[in-house]
Amino acid sequence: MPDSAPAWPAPLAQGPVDATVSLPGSKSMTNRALILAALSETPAVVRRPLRSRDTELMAGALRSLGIGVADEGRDWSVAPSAPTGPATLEVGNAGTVMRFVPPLAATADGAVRFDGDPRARERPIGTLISALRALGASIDDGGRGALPLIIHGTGSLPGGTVDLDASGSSQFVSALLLNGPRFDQGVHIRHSGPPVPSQPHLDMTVAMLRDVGVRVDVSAPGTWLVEPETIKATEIGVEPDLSNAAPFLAAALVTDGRVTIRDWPEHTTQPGDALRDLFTRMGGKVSTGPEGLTMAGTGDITGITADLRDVGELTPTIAAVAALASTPSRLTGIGHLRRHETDRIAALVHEINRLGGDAEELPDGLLIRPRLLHGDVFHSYDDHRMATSGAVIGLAVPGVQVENIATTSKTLPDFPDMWAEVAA
Ligand SMILES: O=C(O)C1=C[C@@H](OP(=O)(O)O)[C@@H](O)[C@H](O)C1
Ligand SMILES: C=C(OP(=O)(O)O)C(=O)O
Repeated sequence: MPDSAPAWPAPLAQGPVDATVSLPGSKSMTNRALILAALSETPAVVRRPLRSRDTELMAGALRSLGIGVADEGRDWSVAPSAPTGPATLEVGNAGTVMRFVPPLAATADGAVRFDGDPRARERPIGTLISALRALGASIDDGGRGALPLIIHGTGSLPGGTVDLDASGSSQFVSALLLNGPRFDQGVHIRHSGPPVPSQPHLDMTVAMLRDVGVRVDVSAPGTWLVEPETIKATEIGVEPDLSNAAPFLAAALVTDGRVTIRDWPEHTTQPGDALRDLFTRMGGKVSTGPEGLTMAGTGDITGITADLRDVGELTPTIAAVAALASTPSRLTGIGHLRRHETDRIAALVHEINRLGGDAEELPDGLLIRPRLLHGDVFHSYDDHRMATSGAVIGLAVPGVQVENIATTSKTLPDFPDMWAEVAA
């Protein structure tokens, strides 16, 4: 959303930060949990969900299809029922909503219209539209292969085998898998093309399906098979959002301080778990204890050469730390980030250079060389992770102001207050 508020003066750390942080739930897990609860035969409670723009949009979309999503304290209780139209759904700029809900709408009785933010109309969805058509859906997209679109459901979807190229987004595969148990013949997805990004997110989809009793066969590379199944979920738990841990852990590195994230899961499919290794390679020191996972600075930030294809959503924070490092960084494997909330590669290069840095675009990533930064406005491009990256740099560089800090409400509405506490 355009933001006319004055730019947010990013707090400058007065010394090494020393903080312990409790993070709200994972966006990716919350929105998967809501879909699975909606498909369940039994009412289900989603425990410790994230409450943010993306997850409220998911809850709203389900309600518009006639599925009950109600507050139960801080949890969400879901009263499933067969999805019905006519309905008009608003996806905002949530990839999980614009990709995970259309396959559900394809099983609805009635017409369901989808639209979202201007940027949502530019984000890839054509692969999913074609896949759903191949599985039996009737979709009117005006020939654009993009939002807005109308799905004309008849109450069921044949399903079956579908060939696609999911190199543009792992969410195409997750969307079909999550809803596959509801298709008459389930779904058998065969990917061909460049590698699918975000493998941990695919693992998350498979693990959460298995947790509610769905059989998923991933034994052949590049294929996924889900049988038609009756889901009987009663409770689905959500872990803290480890991707949103990234800026807080980065705060320890860039101020030579220490930050502890409470309740870091021992085992997880979240891509944010890779931060332990990535930030260690950049000079951090990780330890775990009863309070959680702690990252400490060690006096030097080193650059990193890394293929981030699997953990693309961590890129903006890693780039922010890299811009403050003493040696160069090369981040690759992330061409698909050009179609995220914004073209993240172009945006990062532009904003780092605006602060006096030395960053350069590659076709599938970026190079960042050490250079002293100075304060200026850091634009967020309506991208929550650009905004938090500006805050990371601002912790170490005087005079950084982040434009549209409010865009962090996509996945972390309390970010400005939480950040001020860490910086204090
Ligand atoms: O399934 C998910 O929850 C997500 C998958 C990834 O999408 P892409 O594979 O499109 O990068 C990730 O970047 C996004 O933030 C969340
Ligand atoms: C790419 C992201 O989000 P989305 O779910 O909208 O794709 C992200 O959160 O970094």
